Amino acid sequence: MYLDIDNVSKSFQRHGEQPLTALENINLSIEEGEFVSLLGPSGCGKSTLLSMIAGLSHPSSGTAKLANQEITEPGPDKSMVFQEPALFPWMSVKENVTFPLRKSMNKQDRENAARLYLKMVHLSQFAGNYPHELSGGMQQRVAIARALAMDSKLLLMDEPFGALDEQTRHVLQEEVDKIWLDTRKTIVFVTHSIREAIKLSDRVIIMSARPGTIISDFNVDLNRPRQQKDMALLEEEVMAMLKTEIDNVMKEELQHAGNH
Ligand SMILES: Nc1ncnc2c1ncn2[C@@H]1O[C@H](COP(=O)(O)OP(=O)(O)OP(=O)(O)O)[C@@H](O)[C@H]1O
Repeated sequence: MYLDIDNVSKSFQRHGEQPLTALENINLSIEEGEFVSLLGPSGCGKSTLLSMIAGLSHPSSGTAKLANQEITEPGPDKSMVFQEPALFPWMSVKENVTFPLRKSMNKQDRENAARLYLKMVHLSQFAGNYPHELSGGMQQRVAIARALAMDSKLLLMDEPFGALDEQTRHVLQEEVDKIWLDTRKTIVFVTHSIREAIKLSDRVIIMSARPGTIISDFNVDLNRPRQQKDMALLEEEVMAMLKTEIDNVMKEELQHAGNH
């Protein structure tokens, strides 16, 4: 397997309180070229798991391997898109895209990469603009182009459209769908949205409320681009599965509030 998460658990130490177990015994294998979503209630550990795959944090036990190598740090073999685009405000759109490539590519190749990927996200005409001159959706497209330009096989996306309005979200989902069909990168995509997970991914991994475990791993066998009418039944099934988990989170939060 390309990505192998083997019996991974993660606990965080907390001042004056019991350690918090965010993830427990996670086993997950992902093949090269798959588009996989991590879906689950707030706080179930989706971002924690993604940041371990990115090499930004480490398991408390178990191992995470990419192409048979243990993941120990971030690197050019994996690129990441966060909820916020995190662009450099003093750099133009093109400079933001070429900046991470400055050590690995010569100027001409960087320019070519920026041209190619800005075209892919439909921002060719804004290459010379600055982030504050773009809408939130356009800024997030720049962040996607920057991640794609690194040309890593693995693309990690942590709720990349979470801060966008419904319409923009819809447009960017369609772009990501096309980009994946064009590039066949391996994508691990964190989302709260059942619809987004079903629309975009080959496989949806459903996680339980804290401590996060995997409660379901299923394939989405629908033709792309996916139509709402075909997705409706699956959405209902997933909603039913998640309802118990969301109820558990609510109960725990109410109990916690009652104890304080
Ligand atoms: N660095 C940290 N230190 C302490 N606790 C942390 C840290 N990072 C995450 N946690 C805790 O681990 C749990 C899982 O957090 P995580 O952000 O992975 O959840 P999530 O499923 O991505 O949530 P959301 O969907 O709301 O973003 C939470 O209870 C969170 O408070």
